[in-house]
Amino acid sequence: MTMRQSRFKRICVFCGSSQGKKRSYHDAAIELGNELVARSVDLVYGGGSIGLMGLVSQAVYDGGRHVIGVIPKTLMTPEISGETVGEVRAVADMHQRKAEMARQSDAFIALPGGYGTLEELLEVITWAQLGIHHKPVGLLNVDGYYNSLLTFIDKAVEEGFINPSARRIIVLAPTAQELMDKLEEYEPYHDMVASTLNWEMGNLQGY
Ligand SMILES: CC(C)=CCNc1ncnc2c1ncn2[C@@H]1O[C@H](COP(=O)(O)O)[C@@H](O)[C@H]1O
Repeated sequence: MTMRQSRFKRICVFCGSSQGKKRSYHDAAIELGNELVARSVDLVYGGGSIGLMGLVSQAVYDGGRHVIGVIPKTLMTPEISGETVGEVRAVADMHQRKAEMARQSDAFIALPGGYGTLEELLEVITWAQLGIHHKPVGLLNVDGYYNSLLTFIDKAVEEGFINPSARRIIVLAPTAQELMDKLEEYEPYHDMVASTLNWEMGNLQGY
């Protein structure tokens, strides 16, 4: 494995608590984990061992990097989420979890997933748009899984609901290596309406 130096210390990965039906989703989760290891990047994720979440966290852990699983106390049972490898941070609820995952990370990546993944992805995009954070947001479009979401977002731009300059908040690539290369070069979105001074991540913890 080639070692590449990264500007990121820790990256938060959002992904399915299921594995999905295609082998390519499974492989992409492991590839992303290996890519983080190759760049000496630690992982922040939602905790547990189920679905793609389990695959990416195990790959990062096996590669010798630090893994932080941020998990609400109610989901913290082996029956629901399985075991978390690495460090477990227990939080009170889903809101605190998202704020804590965001606070701990230098960038975000979404792999294929369902409602939970979409919600987490759209929230960090919205926060970037508002200037709450300036951290890059990457979308790993494995086998075109997110094509219909991207078509919808283009429609929203066309219809005047998303500013064309905010469209570039999403950094898109089909493989982990290409995505990481693009994230390394990402320049933060500047067209923000509020200053980060007013939006400390810490203040969001209890909202
Ligand atoms: C009761 C139930 C379905 C439990 C599943 N167990 C879970 N354990 C840990 N994190 C989860 C779980 N379900 C959803 N999440 C959160 O939502 C995302 C995955 O949701 P989804 O599978 O895409 O929608 C993850 O990034 C994670 O942060």
